[in-house]
This record gives sequence, C-alpha cells and structure tokens, in this order.
Amino acid sequence: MVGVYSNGGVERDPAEYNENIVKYGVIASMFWAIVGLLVGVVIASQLAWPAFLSWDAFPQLNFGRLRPVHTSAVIFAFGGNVLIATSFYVVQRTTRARLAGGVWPWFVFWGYQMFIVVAATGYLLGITQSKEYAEPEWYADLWLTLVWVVYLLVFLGTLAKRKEPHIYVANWFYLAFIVTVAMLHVVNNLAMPASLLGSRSYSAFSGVQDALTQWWYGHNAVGFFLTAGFLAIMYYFIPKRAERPVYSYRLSIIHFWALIFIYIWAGPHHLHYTALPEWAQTLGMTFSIMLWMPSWGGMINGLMTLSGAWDKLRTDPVIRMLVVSVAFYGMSTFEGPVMSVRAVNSLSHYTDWTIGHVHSGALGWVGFISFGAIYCLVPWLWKRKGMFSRALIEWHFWIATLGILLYITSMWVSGIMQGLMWRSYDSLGFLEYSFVETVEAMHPSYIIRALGGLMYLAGALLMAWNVYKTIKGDVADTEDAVNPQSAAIQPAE
Ligand code: HEM
Ligand code: HEM
Ligand SMILES: [Cu+2]
Repeated sequence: MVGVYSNGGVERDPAEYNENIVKYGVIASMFWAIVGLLVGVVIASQLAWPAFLSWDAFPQLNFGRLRPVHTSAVIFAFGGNVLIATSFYVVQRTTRARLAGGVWPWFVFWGYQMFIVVAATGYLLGITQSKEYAEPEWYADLWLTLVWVVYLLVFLGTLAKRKEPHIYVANWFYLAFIVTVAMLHVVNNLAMPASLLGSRSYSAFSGVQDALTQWWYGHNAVGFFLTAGFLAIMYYFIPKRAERPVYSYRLSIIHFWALIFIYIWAGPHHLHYTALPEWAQTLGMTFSIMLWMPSWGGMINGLMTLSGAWDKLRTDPVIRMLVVSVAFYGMSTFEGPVMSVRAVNSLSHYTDWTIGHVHSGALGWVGFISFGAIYCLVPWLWKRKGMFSRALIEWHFWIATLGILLYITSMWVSGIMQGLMWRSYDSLGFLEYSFVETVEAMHPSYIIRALGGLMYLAGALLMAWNVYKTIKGDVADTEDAVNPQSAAIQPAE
C-alpha cells in the first residue's frame, strides 16, 4: 500500500513503522486522563465540601496529598503520554523512517509509566520536595532523567534516518519540547540526597535563587510541555484532519523561533512583589507581554489552516474540537500577558483567577487538542473506517465545552471577588472582611467548578467507551477517518 506524499514522494508501507508503541501510548493516555480528571473532581469537591473523603485514618486522601497527584496525573501522565505517543507517530510519518533504537522506544514508554507510578505513590505517602510540578524526590528525578535522555536519542536517531530531506515543523516543536524539558528538569532538581536509603534531599539553591530557579522551571514547563509539544500536535493533526496545508509555513518558522526565544525569560511573572529584584520582575513582565504576539501568530496559523474548509466545523466534531482548542489557546495566551502586568497581578495572584487561567489552558487547549488527536489516531492505528460513534463525539464535545465554561467563569467570579475582598478597607482603615468571609463567599463558585469538572470527566468517559468500541472492531456509524496517507502535510513553501 503506497500513498502519494505531498511533495511528490511516496510513503513507506505502514508495516515498516512502529505503530504498536503508538497504540500503547494512546491507551495509556486515555487511562491517565480518566485518573487525572477523576482526582481533579475529587479535589474540587474537597474545596467545595471540606469533609469529602477526608478522614484522619487516611491522610493519603487529604487535599494536600491529592492535589499534586492531580497536577502530575493530568500534566505528566495524560499530557506526557499524549506527547510521547503523538511524537513517535508524527516523527515516523513525516520522516518516512521507522522509529530508531529497536527496543529503546519501549524502554521510554514503560520507563515513563514507572516514573509516574513511583512519583504518584510517593505523594500519597507524603513524599515531596515541595516544588510545584517538580514534587518528586531525587530517586524519581534521576530515573526520569535517564528515560528522557533515551527519548531524546530515539527522536534524534529517527530524524537522522529520515528519507524525507525536509524536517517538518511539528518535529521542531517536539524537539524543542524534549530538549528544553531535559534542561529544566535537571537544573531545577539539582539536590543532595540526605541519605542513600532515604527519600529526603536538599536543594542546591536557597532563598530567592531557589524561587527563581523553580519558576524558571515552572513557567517553562507551561511553555515547553503544555505549549510547544501540543503546538506540534496542532501543526500535524489540524492539516491532516482538514486535508489542507498549513496556512503559512513561513509563519510557523517565525512562530517557532519567537516562541522559544521569548518564553524562557518570562518566568519572573510568577514572583511579582517578592524578594526578587524589581528589575527581574519587570523583565519577566515585559517578555510576557511580548509573548502575546508569537502565541497569536501560532493561533492564527492553526485557525487559518481551515480556510476553504470552514464547513467542516459544522459536520466534523473532531475538527471542531481541534479548532476550539486553538481558540482556548488564544484566550489563555491573551489572559496570561494581562495577568503578568504587575498591577493586575497584585489583584489576581493567590486567587482563583490563576486557577481559572490554568484550566482554560489545560482543559480548553491541552485537553481538547489531545482528544482531537486521539480521535484521529484511533481509526488510523487500528485500521478502522472511523470512530464507533460520531454522535458520542458530539456529546463529548458539548458536555466538555459546557464543563469548561462553568469551570472558568466560576473561577473568574470567585477569583476577582476574592482579590477585591482581600484588599477592601473600611473608613477607619481596617480590613473590611475576615478571611473566612471570603471563603464563604466563594462557596457557590466551588460547587459550580466541581460540576463543570464532573461534566468534563463525563465527556472523557464517553470518549473512553467510544475508543474501546472502535478498537474492539464494532462497526463505525460514519466513515470519517481521513486516510492517514493521503492528506496534505506541506513540508516547505
Ligand atoms: C475534571 C477536570 C478538572 C478538575 C475538576 C480540576 C480541578 C482542580 C482543582 C480543584 C485544583 C486545585 C485548585 C486550588 O488549589 O485552588 C486544580 C489545580 C490544577 N489543575 Fe486541575 N482540574 C481538572 C483538569 C485539569 C487538567 C486537564 C489539567 C492539565 C492538563 C489541570 C491542571 C491543573 C494545574 C496545573 C493545577 C495547579 C494550578 C495552580 O497551582 O495554579 N487540571 N485542578
Ligand atoms: C502568553 C502566554 C502566557 C502567559 C504570559 C502566562 C502568564 C501567566 C501568569 C502571569 C500567571 C500567574 C502567575 C501568578 O500570579 O502566580 C500564570 C499562571 C499559570 N499559567 Fe499562564 N500564561 C500564559 C499561557 C498559559 C497557558 C497556555 C497555560 C496552560 C496550558 C498556562 C498555564 C499556567 C499555569 C499552570 C499557571 C499557574 C502556575 C502556578 O502554579 O502558580 N499559561 N500564567
Ligand atoms: Cu508563567
């Protein structure tokens, strides 16, 4: 079976690709999505009803321990598996070469699952180095470093074997993601174990240097894990699904360099009004505002790829999911620069506004682009005519979209109210509200957020069922799987 490649070349027989590992990655992504979202709903319920699952006999289920289980499960387990699976698929297809390294890609896959399990069980036992998104202790960090270096080598090895001279832009984004995450992970986790058999360690940094290193890491984890990697997905799956070339390949290259150059400087916007020197805060703020432009360049490139195919938004719920995802990307990358302005941050920081911002990026952008990619991949990988049920995809789309709206609007209301209540004084100069009054005022928003999260989870459960039925081979109701060999991936202009 051969198909015409857009530059006139011929794709290889799919049997020569390692697609099995991508199948495993897709299933792992679905599994961790459910786990991560479920824990999200649990902690949202705990914030709404503090007694929920909180027993002295089971400290493992406390909010404090489950919160990092949620963040790591959704970002690293769900997001990470989506990135590994799609990168292994895309790099093979666009280079027309089999994944390099024999069994080593399997080491990456299983080694990564092991990292997740070791990290998450550690949190439940109360083991953490207290750096947000980098909670795992030294032994887990060392293991991940090894897995990640092998991941990089497999990716580079495949690029080196390529039969296609041009390196398609999605691979640039994947490579930036892999290389930068390696650098961030190693530097932020530099630490001295307190003993060889214990879990404790001491960070190589202290004081404000520690804070700056941590938020250089944390911000760029957003920039390179939650953004660059998923942009790679956008640049492959939107053109494929829409059967249109990328709107502007030149813009994608400018987008790439501008994004990676600017992102890396913006971390200090997490440290406004701290001991960090003011010039560094201003630097972070300035680069954050500059970041708006390349972000929207990418959004425009993704959206405009549909020009001439807008009707598909009506008929194809998968395209709609991908496009709404890019719209949420645009929204959160506008909100972010606004929040990075010191005066705005003085209101938003420490409040639920930040949580709303996070989840418009996380549920809208990261979640939807991943779901869209999986809906494309499953019929391609298991050689089906389409997903088992298009109606279920429609339901997933609408339930999840409503869930996101409930989540972020309730957090805007709660966050802005919280910020305003904290800073309001009476005529004598006393604080107008006690802390507990702000908590009481936020209670309705917390219930709405939990409901929104539950809807988002319900959508993902429908998806898991649909994926299961498709893999099992039950007949599809619509033939919507674009032939993976036929669609237009435009290597260069
Ligand atoms: C069912 C859907 C979800 C629900 C109900 C949910 C709920 C929550 C809750 C209650 C918190 C803690 C907020 C706080 O401490 O005040 C949280 C934090 C967080 N969640 Fe989710 N979440 C969901 C999905 C996701 C997804 C899909 C992602 C990422 C891809 C994500 C990423 C995060 C991050 C990064 C934080 C930490 C935010 C911060 O510290 O500023 N969440 N989530
Ligand atoms: C131009 C792009 C963006 C800029 C300039 C930006 C800026 C900001 C700012 C100023 C904060 C608040 C910091 C604080 O007050 O503590 C923040 C928090 C956050 N943003 Fe963004 N953001 C951008 C895009 C995104 C996207 C697309 C996502 C998710 C996919 C995201 C995820 C997060 C997370 C997880 C946090 C919470 C960090 C924490 O735990 O405190 N951001 N961002
Ligand atoms: Cu940031």
